[in-house]
Amino acid sequence: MKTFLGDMHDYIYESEKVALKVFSNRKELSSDFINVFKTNEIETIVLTGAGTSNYSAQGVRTFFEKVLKVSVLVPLTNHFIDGDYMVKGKGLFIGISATGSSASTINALDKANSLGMITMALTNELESEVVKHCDKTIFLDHGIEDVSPKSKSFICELVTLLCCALETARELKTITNIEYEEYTAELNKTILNLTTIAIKSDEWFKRNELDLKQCERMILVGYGKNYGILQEGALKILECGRFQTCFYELEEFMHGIYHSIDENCYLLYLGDKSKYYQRMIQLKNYLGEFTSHQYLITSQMDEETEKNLVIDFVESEEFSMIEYIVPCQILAYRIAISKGINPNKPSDPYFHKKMNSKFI
Ligand SMILES: O=P(O)(O)OC[C@H]1O[C@](O)(CO)[C@@H](O)[C@@H]1O
Repeated sequence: MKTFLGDMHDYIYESEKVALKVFSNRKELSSDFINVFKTNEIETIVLTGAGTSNYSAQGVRTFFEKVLKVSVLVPLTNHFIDGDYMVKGKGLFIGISATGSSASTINALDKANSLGMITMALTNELESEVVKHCDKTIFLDHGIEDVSPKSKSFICELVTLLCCALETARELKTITNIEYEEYTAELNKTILNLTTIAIKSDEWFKRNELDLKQCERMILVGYGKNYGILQEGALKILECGRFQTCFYELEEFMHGIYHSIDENCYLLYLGDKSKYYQRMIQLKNYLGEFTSHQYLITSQMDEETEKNLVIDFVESEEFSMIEYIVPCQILAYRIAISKGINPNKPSDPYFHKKMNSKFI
């Protein structure tokens, strides 16, 4: 039962500890997942959930395909329920729900059961509704997160799913032992950077607070594997700050969005290491003529300015999304506090009851 008595900022700072615990227990937590692959010829995995729990699925999709060598779909729950996706061959369906109570995730599990798929739920609540609708449950084990906007559970979902994929790939030998060692070392190093990133993000917000607290419209821009982070980052900022926030993949931004940029628009660029990075800088330089509120998050030291957040990210090709979400979470929390909003409590605690969107 949620009382919303926790504090999102504390939970962001707990992420490193919780993710490390998941990482150390990775063999145990992925045993059912591995078994499914050992006893079935899985050809397609469907990962889905609502909101944050959909974006974590989006965040791990490419890694799942890369190491497990199967097709991975991340539909919206209703699109899957409505039959808009074709599942080829034997399918594994994973419904992600931290609280275990999202109605559409549960309905999607029912649909997967009716299609004869193997079904699993990823949840932090082992007594929740979602576990009654699946064959097996994977425990998130992130502890209590008694606030409306999720932060540590998102990171925990990412790390849990990545560990399941890694351990299974090693067992099935779809990756070599050397690759396994390299991936686990990178993931460990990435997790160990999370608290430092949170501290630096807090400092960055502080030096830009006067400008950021006035924001009433923000667009996040990014590319490549950070797409799930763009979705989650925009949701978090909107959910906490309660102003208009959206996101665009860099190339999509070229097609119409720029017409709407003026001095009232704030831009937040996620500049992880990529072949697209320079193109993003080119766009940022261009948009500088229309707005002075541009912020870049990157590890490129030559971009160090008051407005930019330059951090020594590990920048692992596969796992950097775990690092880039943290500044978005801190920004979301801090901007809300600066505006006098309590981000921990929902604007209407009875919303899900009224809309039947959660079993509460
Ligand atoms: O993972 P769950 O518990 O299904 O929640 C899904 C979504 O619902 C919320 O808890 C509230 O709407 C979000 O924070 C989250 O994105």
